[in-house]
Formats: sequence, structure tokens, C-alpha cells
Amino acid sequence: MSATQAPTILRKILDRKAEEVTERSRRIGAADLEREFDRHPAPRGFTRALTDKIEAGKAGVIAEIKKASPSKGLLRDPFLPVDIAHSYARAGAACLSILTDRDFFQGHEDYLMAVRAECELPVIRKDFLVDPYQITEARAIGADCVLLIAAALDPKQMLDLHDQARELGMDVLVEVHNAPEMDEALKLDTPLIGVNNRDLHTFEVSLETTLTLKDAVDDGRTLITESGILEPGDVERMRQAGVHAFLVGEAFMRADDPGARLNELFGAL
Ligand SMILES: O=C(O)c1ccccc1NCC(=O)[C@H](O)[C@H](O)COP(=O)(O)O
Repeated sequence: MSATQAPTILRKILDRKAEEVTERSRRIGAADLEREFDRHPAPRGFTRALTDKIEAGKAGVIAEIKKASPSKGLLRDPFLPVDIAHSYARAGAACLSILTDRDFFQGHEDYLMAVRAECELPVIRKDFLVDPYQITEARAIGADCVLLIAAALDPKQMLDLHDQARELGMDVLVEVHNAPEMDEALKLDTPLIGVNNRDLHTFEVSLETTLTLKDAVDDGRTLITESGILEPGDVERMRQAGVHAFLVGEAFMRADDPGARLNELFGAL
């Protein structure tokens, strides 16, 4: 980055994550976190829940619980994560995505723990995971799956964090935004590939990103389109193109009844 170039939002988030790991691991060591594992049941099959829906001919919806985002600001207030989770479950969501980042998304680990205790849907910890400590932490709070963002990791880090998560029994969703990242993701033995339609450096959203990259995903893996799915027409466009798994946040968070909005977009699931 040149001296005059402003850091992108992704860079700012990643710089903050490095500080966060240092602060948190000073407060509670990884070995102490590992002692928390026994407090949670084994991970629920995130990939399985998603693919079961798709094999039944339905859309596989990962319904997101996020209070705010860097691009859109506050999305929902009051924000009641457990009520939102129940609403999604009633509407037929396959899985939940819960933001745990505090500084940029107003998320919290407590939201994930509360939802995990009250709702049976598998949960992905949605955060910017760059360090083994955070993977351990994800399992210690009860996550069933973790997100690995290719734009935030070099290939060795991605492989190591992927393997660590799998050893802890969690599923992994690897997120890409362009062809080089897709090539790296496909080197992993991972069934879930997310294409984020939002450029994490510029905030620009284009559903074309999924349509351009989708054919690279080989049989046996599930492609998930992420971000910018706002209307039934967006869902239809994806399904026509053979994309059947979706990660959706804003469209649901802005609705009075998130589950009802899910059914408006996807029909009864
Ligand atoms: O949402 C943002 O503003 C954002 C900014 C920088 C990095 C990540 C960001 N969002 C994370 C996500 O990918 C979305 O929460 C997720 O895909 C759902 O997107 P949407 O349906 O558009 O809320």
C-alpha cells in the first residue's frame, strides 16, 4: 500500500483482529479455551443440513443474524438474536450465520452461545478468522462451522486453519471473490465454497461475481452465493443459473419478521 492510499475496510478489520487475538489470548489461554469444549454438544452438521435441503429440491438458506455492517450501518434495533433464530427456523432455513465481530458489525460471541443453546439449526461463526486461537475460540463458544476468507489469508494459513477446524469437528466455509482465490480454495478438500458478491475492499456488490465464478466449482461441492440477495428476482436469477445455496443477511435484518421475509424470497422451505 502506498503512503497516500487509505487502508480498505478489510485491512482495517484485519489489523483490529490481530490486536484482538493478542488481547484475548493474554486474558484466556488456548488451553483454557479447550477446557470449554466439553460444555457443548458435538458440532451439528452444517454442510449436511445445507445439502439435505438442496437434495430435497429446496433452496439451502444460511440465514444471517447481524445487527450492523460497515457498508450499511445499523440494520436492526432492537436486536433479539434468539427470537430471530426461531423465526428463521420456523421459516425453514437450513443453517444460521452469526456475526461475532464486535467493532465493525456490533456482533458478540454471547449471541452465538445464546442462539446455539435455544435453536437446533447449525451455526457458522461469521468473523474474520486469521489465527488458530480464533478457531479454538469458535469451538469453545459452540460453533458448528467457521468462515475462512481467502482474501484475508495466504494459502498456508488457509490450509492450517481449515485442518484445525476439521480436527475439532467443525465444518468450514471457504469464501472467495475472484478466480485466483477460487483456484486456492479448490486446492482444499472442502465441500463448501462461498462466492461473496461484495468486494470486501470497496463494498461494491454485483451478483455477476457468482455467475462468473460458479462453473469453476466441481461436482461434489456446494457453491453458496453470498451478499446482495435482496429480492425474489435475485433468488430466481441464481436458481436459473443452477445456484441453490444462499447466505442472506440484510434483506432479512431489515424486515419486521425475518422468517416471513425469508419465505417471501424463497417460498415455503
Ligand atoms: O456487510 C458488509 O458491509 C461487509 C463489509 C466488509 C466485509 C464483510 C461484510 N459483510 C459480510 C458478509 O459477507 C455479509 O454479511 C453476508 O454475505 C450477507 O450479506 P447481505 O445479505 O448483503 O447482508
